Formats: sequence, structure tokens, C-alpha cells
Amino acid sequence: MTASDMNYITVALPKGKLFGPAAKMLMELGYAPEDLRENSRKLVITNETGKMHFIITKPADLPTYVEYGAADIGIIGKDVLLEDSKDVYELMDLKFGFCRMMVAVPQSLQREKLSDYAHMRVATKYPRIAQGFFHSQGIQVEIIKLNGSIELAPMVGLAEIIVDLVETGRTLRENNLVEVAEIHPATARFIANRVSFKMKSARINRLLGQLKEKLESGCPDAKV
Ligand SMILES: Nc1ncnc2c1ncn2[C@@H]1O[C@H](COP(=O)(O)OP(=O)(O)OP(=O)(O)O)[C@@H](O)[C@H]1O
Ligand SMILES: O=P(O)(O)OC[C@H]1O[C@H](OP(=O)(O)OP(=O)(O)O)[C@H](O)[C@@H]1O
Repeated sequence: MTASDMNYITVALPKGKLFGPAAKMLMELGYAPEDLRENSRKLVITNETGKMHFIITKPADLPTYVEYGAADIGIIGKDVLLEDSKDVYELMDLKFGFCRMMVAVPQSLQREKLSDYAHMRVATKYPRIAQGFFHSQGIQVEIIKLNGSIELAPMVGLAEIIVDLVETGRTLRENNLVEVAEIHPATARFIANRVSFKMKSARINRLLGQLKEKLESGCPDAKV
């Protein structure tokens, strides 16, 4: 199975928070098979009737599969695309997976201006976004890359500041952290391999049209 097989479209879906709403959307449009499960041991799931293959990847790896054409299309958070920009087409905002990339600090460390945080340490899973933001503000900081549970860093003295995704704000509140700046909002995006978008344009455009119609119909299911 390769994405270069013109008879099939290979779709990459991310494990984790975006998997459910992405799979649901594709299932409702009749594309995804019933056995499309995030934790399936099968790495490639095929819908023979719809001539589609589905692969499920780590979110951070997904744009690489699409860039190299191992998948024709994919669904991924804008934050991932901003952190590690890849040579792919970003074709549609799918309007789910709403969250915001934020700078936050412990309540006790809150200062008046962003520049008051100069020379402090910033823990994040998104080092490029964090560095780019502080650089754009002319503020020098030390970035510490972590892979998760970012809110722990200020509690144990690893960093003073965090840059992380916030959705409801509950995690920040429960750890006595306050938001001090918003870097970028994020939602799920539909991306495509550049060659696939030309070679398989009819099928990809049909899917895009159906997704657009679903979003515009205001169907609540589209905003899962
Ligand atoms: N509250 C939220 N926190 C984090 N990501 C969110 C949130 N809401 C929506 N998202 C979206 O979901 C994606 C992250 O999904 P998830 O947290 O399941 O994976 P991950 O933790 O980044 O992956 P991994 O487990 O491989 O590190 C983000 O890229 C973002 O676009
Ligand atoms: O604003 P909230 O609704 O509380 O959501 C934000 C939290 O969710 C994410 O963590 P996740 O659950 O992905 O775990 P992780 O920290 O291990 O990545 C994110 O990194 C925040 O910690």
C-alpha cells in the first residue's frame, strides 16, 4: 500500500484529542469504515468501497507523512503546523479542536509587563513557537523543551514560565497559573500533499466540498 496508488486516497489521522472528532466527521460523510479505531493494532485500515486507506500517527509525525506523500491528506492541529512547518497545502480550517497557545506563569510571579519576564526560563512542548514569540517581543528567555505535563515545571522550579495549549483553562487554574499572553489560536486543519492535490484533485476537492458544506450547514456534529 502506497499513496502513489492512484486508485486510493490515503488519509492520515492523529492519535489523541483530535482523533475522535476527525473520525466522526469522516464517518458521517461515509468515508471512514466502522472499524476505524484509534487504538486498533492494525496500522492501516482500508475502506474498500470508498477506496480509502487510513493511517493513524503521532500528531507531531503526521505532517511528515503528508509532506513525503506517504499520506495524500491529513487532519492536524494548527499548533503542530506552526511548530514544525512542512511543505504541505493547508486547505481548510475544520473548526474543531479549538484551543489557544498561551504564555502562563504562577500567580505569585505575575508581573506588569511581558518584558519583566526577561531572562526567565520557559518550559514548553513547542520550543520554536515559544522562542519565536519571545523573540518577536524582543525578550530574551531560556527555552526548556518538555514532552508533556508542562504545568508541573513552575511548581517544581524547573521554569518560571510555560507556553502551552489552553482549552478550558482548568489545568491552569488547578495549578495556580495565570495566562499572561496569547500567542496563537489553534483548530484542526485539513492538509494535503502537494503532488497528491494535483494528481488526485477530483477526489480531494470533492471531499473538501463535502466538509465545507457540513461546516456551513451549521450541523452541530461538525463542531464536536
Ligand atoms: N486542551 C487541549 N490541549 C492540548 N491540545 C488540544 C486541546 N484541545 C485541542 N487540542 C488539539 O489537540 C492536539 C493534541 O492532541 P493530544 O494532546 O491528544 O496529543 P499530544 O499530547 O500533542 O500528542 P503526544 O501524546 O504524541 O505528545 C493539539 O495539537 C491541538 O491542536
Ligand atoms: O485548558 P484545559 O482544558 O485544561 O486543557 C489544557 C491542557 O490539556 C493539554 O494537556 P494534555 O491533556 O494533552 O496532556 P499533556 O500535558 O501530557 O500534553 C495541555 O497541554 C494542557 O495541559
